[in-house]
Amino acid sequence: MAKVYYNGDINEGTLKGKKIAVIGYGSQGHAHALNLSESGFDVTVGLRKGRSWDQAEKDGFDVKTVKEASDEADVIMVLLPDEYQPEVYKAEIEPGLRAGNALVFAHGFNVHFNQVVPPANVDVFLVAPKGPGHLVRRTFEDGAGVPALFGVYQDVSGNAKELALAYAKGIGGARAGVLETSFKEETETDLFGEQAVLCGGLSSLVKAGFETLTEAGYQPEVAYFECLHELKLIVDLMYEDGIAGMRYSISDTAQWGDFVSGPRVVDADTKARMKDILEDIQTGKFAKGWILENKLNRPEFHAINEKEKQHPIEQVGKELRAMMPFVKPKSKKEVVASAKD
Ligand SMILES: NC(=O)C1=CN([C@@H]2O[C@H](COP(=O)(O)OP(=O)(O)OC[C@H]3O[C@@H](n4cnc5c(N)ncnc54)[C@H](OP(=O)(O)O)[C@@H]3O)[C@@H](O)[C@H]2O)C=CC1
Ligand SMILES: CC[C@](O)(C(C)=O)C(=O)O
Repeated sequence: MAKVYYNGDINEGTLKGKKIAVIGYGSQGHAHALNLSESGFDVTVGLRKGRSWDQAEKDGFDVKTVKEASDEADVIMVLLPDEYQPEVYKAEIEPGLRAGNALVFAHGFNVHFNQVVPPANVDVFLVAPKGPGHLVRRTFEDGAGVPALFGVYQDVSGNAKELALAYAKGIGGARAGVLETSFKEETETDLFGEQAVLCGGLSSLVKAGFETLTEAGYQPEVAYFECLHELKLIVDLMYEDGIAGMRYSISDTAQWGDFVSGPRVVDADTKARMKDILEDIQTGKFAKGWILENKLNRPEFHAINEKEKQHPIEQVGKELRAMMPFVKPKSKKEVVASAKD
């Protein structure tokens, strides 16, 4: 089994006392800055003027421009949206890099696909939480954490691995487990997971289930509860006790249906298409398309996004969730300063 690092395995000494600039204060940025700061690290936030800047100041941070914060820092964590990183890096981070600095990412995309080419005299590593930033913060506050990967791309100081582990511990990752990876592995598996399973695969599965029921004449409210709301309850059981643990809690009728019908939905053809998706990621075809889409100001992204928001599952979901005060979009309430809003 791969080595998994927990709090007791990690000495934060190498990172303590260093100046850390967290660049960006969105989903990941606010979580890293707050968790590191509460773990006793010296954090400055680097931003442009705007909503994130106001929020970070409200949260008590010393906020500077990206250039000022990174010029002064020893460790620079880049938590801007991937698509804006190359431009901001070139203009505001790269010119001030000093030998022995550490340049850090939470996703390997730009380094792996050569959109950011760091100089040879700095450490380069990634610390990638395996979960949304708002949960990195929420679990940390609850005394828990989200697992994280770390990977070293360049080790100039001889301390890159220790720094990465200390950073991962500082954001709470080592409460759940920290694993070593490479930029290639993190980038390719992360893109695959979000496209084929976690975001793309799942939202398509939920919509297809909802549409199948409503098109057959069933009430949209029933279809929503069945295909979306209950999904969280089932996934919670898997999260806590694996697929077998989930099957312990469901009825034997549901378990038999799982065995005989699940493979009719996700079959060998689905897996073949998953392999195609992985191949597009590995060859750089997906990255090329996404980079080009951004260069064109995202015409397809915006068109699809607008259409998706109009799906009937969103309307019925909004009405039903309004009646459940315990179901709140905490991520929107806690941190509003995000380019995604
Ligand atoms: N979202 C997640 O949970 C995960 C993200 N990651 C990685 O973390 C990184 C950050 O992603 P994420 O947290 O989703 O990003 P968000 O979109 O949530 O946040 C982006 C932040 O960057 C700021 N920003 C955007 N453009 C600029 C600019 N030109 N100059 C200065 N600040 C700017 C925004 O501020 P403003 O308010 O001014 O727009 C905002 O604070 C990415 O590499 C991503 O792949 C990794 C794991 C999970
Ligand atoms: C699943 C999406 C993710 O990869 C994540 C939260 O880990 C992302 O990049 O946002």
